[in-house]
Amino acid sequence: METTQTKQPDCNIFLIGFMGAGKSTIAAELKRQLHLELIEMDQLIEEQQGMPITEIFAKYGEDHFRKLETDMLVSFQNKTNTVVSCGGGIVVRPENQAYMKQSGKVVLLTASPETVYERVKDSSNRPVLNGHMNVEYIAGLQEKRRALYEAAADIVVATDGKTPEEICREIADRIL
Ligand SMILES: Nc1ncnc2c1ncn2[C@@H]1O[C@H](COP(=O)(O)OP(=O)(O)O)[C@@H](O)[C@H]1O
Ligand SMILES: O=C(O)C1=C[C@@H](OP(=O)(O)O)[C@@H](O)[C@H](O)C1
Ligand SMILES: [Mg+2]
Repeated sequence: METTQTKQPDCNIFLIGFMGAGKSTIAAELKRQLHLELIEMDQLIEEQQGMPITEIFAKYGEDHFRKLETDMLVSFQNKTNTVVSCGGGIVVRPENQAYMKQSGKVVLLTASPETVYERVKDSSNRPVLNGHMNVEYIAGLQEKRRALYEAAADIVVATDGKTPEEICREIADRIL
């Protein structure tokens, strides 16, 4: 049966977390359940730059991509009732934390390295994992980023073994 939440957050929701944590999936579900505007940062950057993320990384490098992400976050400062699916590396630049917190609640989605691997192993549009598509590399990079993710988060939601509907309900229960 359709379960549609009627309450809306009075500010924005930023979904952060490692690749494959489910940010894009959960953002689309939150849009549906809470009637929010949806922004998929990776897709918007691809549209604005006219090329896929892999090509932005290959042509201009990761630092350039990180600058595009920060510029985009700054441009969101006047948004309301919007769910933003961030790229998995949004926490790499320290200033991004403040930009998210100024205009919304930051929700960290987590998943084990094994779950991440299962979810992203067939993906060809995640340049950070090109040539490193294995559980050990994923676990190592998660560990390197862990403190950054945790510092940025208002709430943390584990996603292993949960359906997108369950995860959305948990987010709504905890932030609305
Ligand atoms: N809770 C979940 N349970 C099962 N599969 C999921 C879940 N969340 C996401 N997925 C799947 O994992 C893959 C990666 O999800 P995605 O939303 O793109 O992650 P992210 O945006 O965090 O990188 C997709 O194929 C998606 O369908
Ligand atoms: O973790 C990262 O550094 C990245 C995650 C990707 O987003 P997803 O987390 O949606 O895959 C995308 O922004 C880019 O490939 C870099
Ligand atoms: Mg995504």
